[in-house]
Amino acid sequence: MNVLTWDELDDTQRAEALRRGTAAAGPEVTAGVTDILAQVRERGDDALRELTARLDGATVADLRVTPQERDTAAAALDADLRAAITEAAGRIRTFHEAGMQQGYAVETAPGVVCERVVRPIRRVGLYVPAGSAPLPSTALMLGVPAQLAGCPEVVLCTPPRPDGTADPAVLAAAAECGIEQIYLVGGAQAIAAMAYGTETVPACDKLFGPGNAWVTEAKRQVSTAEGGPGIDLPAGPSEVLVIADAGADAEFVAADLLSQAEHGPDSQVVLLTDSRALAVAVATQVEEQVESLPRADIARKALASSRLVVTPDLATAVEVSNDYAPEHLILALRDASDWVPRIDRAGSVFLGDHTPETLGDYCSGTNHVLPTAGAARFTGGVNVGAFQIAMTVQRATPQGLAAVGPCAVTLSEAESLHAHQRAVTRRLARTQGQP
Ligand SMILES: NC(=O)c1ccc[n+]([C@@H]2O[C@H](COP(=O)([O-])OP(=O)(O)OC[C@H]3O[C@@H](n4cnc5c(N)ncnc54)[C@H](O)[C@@H]3O)[C@@H](O)[C@H]2O)c1
Ligand SMILES: N[C@H](CO)Cc1c[nH]c[nH+]1
Ligand SMILES: [Zn+2]
Repeated sequence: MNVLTWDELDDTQRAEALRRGTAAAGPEVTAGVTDILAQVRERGDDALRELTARLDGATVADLRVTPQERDTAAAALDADLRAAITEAAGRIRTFHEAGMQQGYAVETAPGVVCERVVRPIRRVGLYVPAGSAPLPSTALMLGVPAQLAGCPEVVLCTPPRPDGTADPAVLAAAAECGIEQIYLVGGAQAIAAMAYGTETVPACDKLFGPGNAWVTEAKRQVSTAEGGPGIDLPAGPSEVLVIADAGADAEFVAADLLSQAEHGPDSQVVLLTDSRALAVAVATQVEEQVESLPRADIARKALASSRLVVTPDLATAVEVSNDYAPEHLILALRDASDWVPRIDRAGSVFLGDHTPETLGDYCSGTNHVLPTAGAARFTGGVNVGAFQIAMTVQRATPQGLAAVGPCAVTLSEAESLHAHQRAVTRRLARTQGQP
């Protein structure tokens, strides 16, 4: 990896240095996704089977995995892995439980009570990636909050393996979260199935989950169509940005960069540091460490669009990071906590030398379904609230109507909406003098 110097770059070069590898989400993907969505909408399960054969190389007779099949696969899983799934689920539950949306009631005027009440979304669709690596941890990151929110129906889609079965660890994670409706379908076709419904897969109200460019584009397209489902957030190819000072450990920083580079060729990893010596040491470490990785080929492709950048100081690094809005931000700084107040755009932040991003990916308790491609400018990651709907409820007594009605009369007059106005004045005329 080349080491760049921020102060030597002009604006165009700076933009280029931090440009995310967007080739995968180009017009070819957009058009391909539109075609897949249309096929599934028109031909349902038949299209799902054909697309699965073509894109996943798998023949799937029965799209659904029954709860019995799920439990048999989970029971056959290595005991340590099953225990780790349960352990991780426990901490994810503990953290997410604290963040559930709560209802409240406020008397906004004498006799006027406004409430916020929270309901679970009726039917949610979870996408668990399994293209280049099955991600049981994602089943936990989506299944645990869905369960905490009390969603009555939880649907999960995941791509089949070449032999037409689901990854057993994904099934064990689904079992851990009590998910009964599991379907063997991946990519844009899975998103289409959960958005429109097919003979087998039910249409869902909101779709959740990360995925490659095809999945992310499919979520975008179905959610922007009229009457389409809601979606959580754009959670595409993984990213990490590390801000490190001279005291950081180059071995650890390189390991963190590679941990996200190995996700896919379109992942992006960035180091910002005020120490040229550290940047050079990290470059050496990355070269050394990547050699022994089983997914070295993938990681190397991701490194091609990744950067090591020397900034004049750490304040500049923080500014650059805030503009970039990374999915993950690691502060490998001596006084990491002191910098947090200056961070305002990042999906998830990891502090100090002993908090590898891997912990957040699996088992510290926070969610790993996070905004990518700069979406951290306007949203955080998945949380229980995303599986809930908050609606408001209000009641006014005659006294309350008398208290706030005149305000509505004045405002509706200003908007020339007289039917609105009369809905108040007709009542006021009858209730004058009532308690
Ligand atoms: N942002 C987050 O929160 C987050 C979390 C976890 C994973 N991720 C990302 O999720 C992604 C997972 O990607 P993946 O590919 O491993 O699995 P995936 O399950 O997202 O995608 C696999 C599917 O893509 C479809 N596909 C592949 N090539 C295609 C083509 N040429 N045409 C049409 N469809 C095609 C296939 O149907 C296949 O089933 C990675 O990029 C990873 O970085 C992001
Ligand atoms: N880093 C990914 C989110 O970008 C999540 C993940 C799952 N498994 C390993 N990592
Ligand atoms: Zn990861």
